[in-house]
Amino acid sequence: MSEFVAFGGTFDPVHFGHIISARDVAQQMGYQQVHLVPCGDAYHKGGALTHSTHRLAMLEQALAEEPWLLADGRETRREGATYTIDTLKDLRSELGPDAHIAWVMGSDTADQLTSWHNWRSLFELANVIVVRRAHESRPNLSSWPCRWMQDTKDFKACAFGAALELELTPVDISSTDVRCRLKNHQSVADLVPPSVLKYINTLGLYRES
Ligand SMILES: Nc1ncnc2c1ncn2[C@@H]1O[C@H](COP(=O)(O)OP(=O)(O)OP(=O)(O)O)[C@@H](O)[C@H]1O
Ligand SMILES: O=C(O)c1ccc[n+]([C@@H]2O[C@H](COP(=O)([O-])O)[C@@H](O)[C@H]2O)c1
Repeated sequence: MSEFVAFGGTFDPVHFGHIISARDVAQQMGYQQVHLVPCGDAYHKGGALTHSTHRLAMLEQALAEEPWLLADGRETRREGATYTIDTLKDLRSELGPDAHIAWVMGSDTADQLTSWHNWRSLFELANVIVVRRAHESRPNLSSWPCRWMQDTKDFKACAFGAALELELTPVDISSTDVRCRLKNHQSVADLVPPSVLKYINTLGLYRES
């Protein structure tokens, strides 16, 4: 069965929390590859601060040496608001009805899923993996029209319609924190890979309000 695993985000900018979590998902689930997919127009955040060209370039630099992780620019090439459902429709027609497709999201994102465009239909196209950092409380996801699975092997046998929760070691970093530190001329060397820091410094990103 072919598989496609995507971790979507704004990645403004990508940080070690994203990278370590995506690595953890690949390892815990036994996936060959996890695609990190930056959204084009982050309509749900009133737009991203940084153009998708730069968010994708930073992701490419960050993942250059990561064997399991791939920067995937498919959403940055679409016009208009980025709706995940459109990405999943494209993926399903590309990969066929039997492929295992999984969309990965943090608990905070999962908590907002019912506000997404055409959210119920996501489960007719894909599975969802909710990654919960050990200290986070469990969001109430009882309205999701899916089958909750415990077993990794059973989950990976589903083309769509299933959900699974994974507990990860917390890495307490957010892009908001990274941006805030940069604006205040504080170090972010422990929060983002050196290649991302170099990109930020070269372009002077996030320095202005
Ligand atoms: N430290 C982290 N550990 C694990 N998952 C994370 C972490 N930070 C964000 N995520 C998850 O990564 C995905 C993309 O998040 P996003 O790009 O919005 O990053 P963010 O750090 O939350 O950004 P911001 O602070 O701007 O909201 C979301 O599903 C989110 O839950
Ligand atoms: O499809 C939607 O309506 C939708 C609404 C909000 C968020 N998303 C997606 O959720 C992912 C995480 O978003 P964020 O805000 O944590 O960067 C990212 O891939 C977004 O495109 C998608």
